[in-house]
Amino acid sequence: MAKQPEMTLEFLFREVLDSVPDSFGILNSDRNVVYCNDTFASTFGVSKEEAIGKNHKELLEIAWNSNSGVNIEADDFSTWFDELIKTQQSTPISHFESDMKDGRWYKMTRINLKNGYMLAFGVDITDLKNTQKSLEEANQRIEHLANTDQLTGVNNRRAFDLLSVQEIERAIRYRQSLSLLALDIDFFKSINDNYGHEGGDDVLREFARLCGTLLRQSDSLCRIGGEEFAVLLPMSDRAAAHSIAERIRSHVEKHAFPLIHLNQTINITVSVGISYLIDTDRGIKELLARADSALYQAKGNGRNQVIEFSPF
Ligand SMILES: Nc1nc2c(ncn2[C@@H]2O[C@H](COP(=O)(O)OP(=O)(O)OP(=O)(O)O)[C@@H](O)[C@H]2O)c(=O)[nH]1
Repeated sequence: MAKQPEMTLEFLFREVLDSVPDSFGILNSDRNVVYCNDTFASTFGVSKEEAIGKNHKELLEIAWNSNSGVNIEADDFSTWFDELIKTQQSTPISHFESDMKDGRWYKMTRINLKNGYMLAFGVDITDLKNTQKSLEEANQRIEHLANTDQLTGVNNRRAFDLLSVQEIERAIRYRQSLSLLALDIDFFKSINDNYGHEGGDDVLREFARLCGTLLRQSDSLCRIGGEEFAVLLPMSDRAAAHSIAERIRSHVEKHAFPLIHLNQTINITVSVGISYLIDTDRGIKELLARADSALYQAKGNGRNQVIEFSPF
């Protein structure tokens, strides 16, 4: 009959530590591993037998070179390791999260014991981290949906309100110019009347897409009403705003807008009102009111034109 191992406390502790999914290691004052379980060893990409007796720096260097075990985000290993040692010597206990190349995550605790020994143990928090990541991604998707116009895919009114607060604050703080365009497709009601609501939707989608191709990354195109759009133009003065508005107006005029379900194209025009931030402005309301007033003037003057707000 096989001899049963003696149930000493040490034997039991080893059994327990070898069977838990968490990481457990003890290092001596020279930072050599005197005991560790398989999980601890795997965080350096080696077996328990290979890890015992090896120096902490050596193990980390194996992980760094072999692209396995703990993820070490550093350009230079030695500089990174020197910093690590400094922190470990100055704080008797520390907690940190550590991710592995294979996707595992550990919540690590390092404690300096008596006689220079060091205990390192890590609780597997991979599931928690994955759940956290999924929640963050879901939140980002919700945030994106809440700020996006479903028909055209551009920023909606809510996003416009949020972006305008940010842009106005930034323009005031850094003394930069900020312009606003209010765009309204001309005779849009007759597009709906002649080609159906579906045709009108096709035009709105194509209009947003076309405008997007004519703007810079830092400009924000927003659908703020049925057929009314606004463009926030950060760091754009009067001359820049005029040039962008005219670019949009002339491209729209020349563009053939496809009506998908009718298999035909139509031509449309757009009227544009321009305003820009002035010292007395307190928020987007004043800026938008002036751009709208200029837009109203453009409509009154015969449409298909760009007008800058003027109080006279
Ligand atoms: N297809 C479609 N039509 C919309 C949408 N939102 C608003 N509209 C229509 O847009 C039209 C806007 O018409 P009006 O405000 O009278 O203006 P207009 O015909 O464009 O004339 P002007 O602006 O004066 O050139 C209305 O008929 C709305 O029903 C939408 O999401 N899809």
